[in-house]
Amino acid sequence: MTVFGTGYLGATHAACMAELGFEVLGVDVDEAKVASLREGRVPFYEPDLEPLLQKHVASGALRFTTSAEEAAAFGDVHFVCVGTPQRKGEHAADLRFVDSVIESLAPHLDREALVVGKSTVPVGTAQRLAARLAELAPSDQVELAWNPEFLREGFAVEDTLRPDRLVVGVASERAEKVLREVYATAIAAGTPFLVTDFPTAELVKVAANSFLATKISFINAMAEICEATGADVTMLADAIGHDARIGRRFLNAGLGFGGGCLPKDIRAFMARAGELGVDQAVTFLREVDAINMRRRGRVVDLAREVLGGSVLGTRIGVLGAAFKPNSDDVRDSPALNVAGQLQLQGAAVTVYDPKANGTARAVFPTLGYAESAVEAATGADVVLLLTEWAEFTQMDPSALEGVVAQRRIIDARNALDPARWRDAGWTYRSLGRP
Ligand SMILES: NC(=O)C1=CN([C@@H]2O[C@H](COP(=O)(O)OP(=O)(O)OC[C@H]3O[C@@H](n4cnc5c(N)ncnc54)[C@H](O)[C@@H]3O)[C@@H](O)[C@H]2O)C=CC1
Ligand SMILES: O=C(O)[C@H]1O[C@H](OP(=O)(O)OP(=O)(O)OC[C@H]2O[C@@H](n3ccc(=O)[nH]c3=O)[C@H](O)[C@@H]2O)[C@H](O)[C@@H](O)[C@@H]1O
Repeated sequence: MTVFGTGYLGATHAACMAELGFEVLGVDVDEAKVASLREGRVPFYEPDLEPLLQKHVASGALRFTTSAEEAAAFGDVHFVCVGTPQRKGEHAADLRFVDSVIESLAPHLDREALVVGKSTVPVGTAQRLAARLAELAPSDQVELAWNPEFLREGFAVEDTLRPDRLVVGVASERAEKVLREVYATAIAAGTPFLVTDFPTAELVKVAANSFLATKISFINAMAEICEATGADVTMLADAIGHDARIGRRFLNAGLGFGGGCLPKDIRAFMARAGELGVDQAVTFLREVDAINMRRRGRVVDLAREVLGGSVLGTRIGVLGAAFKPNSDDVRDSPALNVAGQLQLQGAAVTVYDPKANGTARAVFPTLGYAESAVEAATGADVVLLLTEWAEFTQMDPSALEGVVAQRRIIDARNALDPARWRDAGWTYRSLGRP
C-alpha cells in the first residue's frame, strides 16, 4: 500500500501499517522529509514513532519516494494523508493538496486500486474526488473510500494500532472488503468497524472534533463564571464529570485548544455549513471559537495584572510552546500566541519547551529561547506555565526560587498544585480558580 503525505498523520500511518505486516511506500512532495524518513529519522516529535520507523525501514517493509508514478505502480491501496489547512484570511479548508494527490496519482492507475482518503475534509469532498478519479484513471477498477482518522498527537502510534473505532465511507462491497482486510488486526481485537456512506464518514470526523472543542470551551466558559464568583472550575469539572453522561475527560479548563486540527476544523465546518445553506446549525461553533480565543487574552491580562498594570520592560519566563504536551507541534499554539502577545506589549520573553523550541523558533524567531526551565525563568518577574509537560508539572518550586526576580507564577493549564507553590512563597494565579 502507499501513503500520500508523511506528516504527523501520514508518517504514523505508514509506520503502523508496516508494523501490521504490509509493504508500505510513503510518498511526499517534500524531498527533505523523504530523505529524513529514508534514514529512519522522524522529522518531528512523536513518542514511539521513531523506533517503529527504524525497524521497518531497516527490514525494507517501509520505503519512501517523491514519485506518484512509482506509488501507482507499487500500491493496491493508496491512503491520502496530506494536509487540509485553513485558507489564508478565510475559514474554509484549503483542499489543494488533496486535489493534487488525485491529479498526480489517478492518471497512472491502470489496474484495480482503492484510494482511501484519511485527511479531514469538508462534507461533499469525497463525492467530488470520486468523480475526478473516475475521469482521470485509465482503469475502471479504481475506486475511492473515505476513512477519517481520530488519532491524537502524542499518542499517535497507540491510537493507530489500537483505535477506539474505525469508520469507513464506501461506495461498494468491494471497497468494504478491502478495508476489512487492511484493518483485520484491529477488527479481530474487537474494534468497532462502522461502514457508512461518504458524507456520513466525512461528517463523523468534523462532528467529533466539534464536540471535543465544544466540551473544552464549555468548561472554559464556566471558568469565566468561576473567575467572576470566586468558585473553583477544577472542583466543578470533577463534580460534573462524575456524571457518566458528562464524563471528566476533556474538561480541563485553562488556556484552551490549539493545534493543526480542532481550530481549523470547526472553522471549516462553519464555512461548509454556510455553503450548504445550513449555517444556523453550527453558529454555536462561532461562540466555541470565541470563548477559546478569549482565554489567550485572559492570560495576557493576568500577566499584566500580576506585573502591576503593564508588561513593558518586564522579563517573562514562558514554560511551553507546543499546543499540547508530548508534541513539538506549534500550529495555532495558544502558548506561542500568548508569548507573542506579551512580547508585542514590550516584555522580554524567554521560552523553553522540552521538544518544541525548534518548531517555535521557525515561526517566531524574535522570542528568546532557553535550554531549560531554569534558564527561561532566570531573572523573570513572572513565570507562565502554558503547556503542561510533565517536566513542568512535577517541578519543585525550589528549582526556580533562586533564579527568578520575583516568585510569581501563572498556571494557565491548572496543572500545578496551588498549595505547594503558595507554601513555597510564590504568588500563584491560575484560570477559573480563586
Ligand atoms: N495531525 C493529527 O493529529 C491529525 C491530522 N488529521 C488530518 O490529517 C491531515 C494531515 O494532517 P497532518 O499530518 O497533521 O499534516 P502535515 O502538514 O504534518 O503533513 C502533510 C504532509 O503532506 C505533504 N503533501 C502535500 N502535498 C502532497 C502531495 N501532493 N503528495 C504527497 N504529499 C503531499 C506535505 O509535504 C506534508 O508532509 C489533515 O487533513 C488533518 O486535519 C486527522 C487526524 C489527526
Ligand atoms: O483531528 C485531529 O487531528 C485530532 O484532533 C484532536 O487531537 P489533538 O489535536 O492531537 O490534541 P487534543 O488532545 O485533542 O488537544 C487539542 C487541544 O485541546 C486542549 N485541551 C484538551 C483537553 C482539555 O480538557 N482541555 C484543553 O484545553 C489541548 O491543550 C490542545 O491544545 C482530537 O483529540 C483527535 O481525536 C483528532 O484526531
